[in-house]
Amino acid sequence: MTPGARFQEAVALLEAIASSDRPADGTVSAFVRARRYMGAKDRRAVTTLAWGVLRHRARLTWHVEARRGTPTPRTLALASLLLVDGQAPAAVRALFDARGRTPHEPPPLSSAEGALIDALAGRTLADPAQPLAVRLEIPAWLPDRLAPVWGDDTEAELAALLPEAPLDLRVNTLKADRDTAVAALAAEGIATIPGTLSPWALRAEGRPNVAASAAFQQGLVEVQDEGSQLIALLTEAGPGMAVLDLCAGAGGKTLALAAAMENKGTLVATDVSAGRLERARTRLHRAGVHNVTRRVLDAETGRWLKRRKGSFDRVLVDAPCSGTGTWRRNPDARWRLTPAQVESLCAEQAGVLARAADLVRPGGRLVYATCSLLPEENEGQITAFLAAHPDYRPHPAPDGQPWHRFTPARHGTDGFFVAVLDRIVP
Ligand SMILES: C[S@@+](CC[C@H](N)C(=O)[O-])C[C@H]1O[C@@H](n2cnc3c(N)ncnc32)[C@H](O)[C@@H]1O
Repeated sequence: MTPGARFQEAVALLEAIASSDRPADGTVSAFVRARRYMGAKDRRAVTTLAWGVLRHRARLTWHVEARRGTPTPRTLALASLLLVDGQAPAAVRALFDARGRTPHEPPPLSSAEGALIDALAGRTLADPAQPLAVRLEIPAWLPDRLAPVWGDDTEAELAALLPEAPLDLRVNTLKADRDTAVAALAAEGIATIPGTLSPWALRAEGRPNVAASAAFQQGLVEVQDEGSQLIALLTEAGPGMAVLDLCAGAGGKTLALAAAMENKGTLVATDVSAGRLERARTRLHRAGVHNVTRRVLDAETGRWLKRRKGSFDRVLVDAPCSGTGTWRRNPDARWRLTPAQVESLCAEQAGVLARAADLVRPGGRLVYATCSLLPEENEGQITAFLAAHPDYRPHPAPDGQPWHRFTPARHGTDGFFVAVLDRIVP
């Protein structure tokens, strides 16, 4: 493909993302799958430009509007070439010279687009005139909600959500120890360093295609953020226990819990989404896990759970949440979240927590986790839960706080909140 044709495909991809309700990564995968004619280099160029626009959308929009332009996928992509990639105006104009050579070239530059290129020449993406929400690429309603938690650190915490997240792996201790996994990956050209917080964690250097490696396919490692591993560790599930992973999804934490249990005891993985639970099947098989029962949360499972009141040593609620802590990975998610969605998620979280409360045995433990930074989804939920459930006590974190908080700025992980609650013996 010519550079112009790649630009044109990136604009088409951005249009597809803008007109879809799906998260961008799903649209990107479908877009690429439907274009078998694109080679690996074309694919990389097209998706890199599109992700660059999504990751810098607020600042690019600000620049286009400041030059009296209209922000569209095409004008934002032009601005991204100049301000994110640092291309020279002449090189950007040259993308449009090839018109007529192939049917895939972009339409010619309009005079307004030409003027925009000239006006952006020599500028930088960051501009002191940009308001805080633009500079931090966040919806304007967010900073006020976070200030009570982060105080003076709010800006630094939000800024740490801007760069791309590193690629973390969890060593599957059912199949390998960390040194064995490091050596197996290195033999395939994948360099890793041990994580500093989770004893299972490895951080990959660069962005290797781990899923294509034999080490991954043989189940020695899984892709999982180090902070996510900490949630499983804080659950302190052990061999022989009865454990319930109530919002198991595609099984990320279920896999880690099963490894901590050394495949011994019973681990029940439930979720309202049959599709997500189905995706866990292959992962569990690859990891050599055989103490897990997957159950879709329908009426029958509801009745089944009612008969198991007070019977689980551990219940993990990895709650559905705003995902604000994972915005390094999902730059478009910032622009999809609304206060109304947060409100409805909070109601759902309270419902899941109330259901979980009855299932823990006295002396057992309920762990509530989110990948959210918003206090109403975190300490707000736990404060209300503890007020309504006097049989629960928070199990304090090492710093004496009643809960744990992990952030990209402080820990280099995604943003997580974890409350470990002990059910007291009456
Ligand atoms: C944060 S995700 C879980 C991620 C998963 N634990 C992992 O580690 O890969 C939250 C999950 O909660 C599920 N969910 C939403 N509402 C639920 C409910 N009322 N009860 C149980 N699960 C629910 C969603 O389908 C989603 O899979």
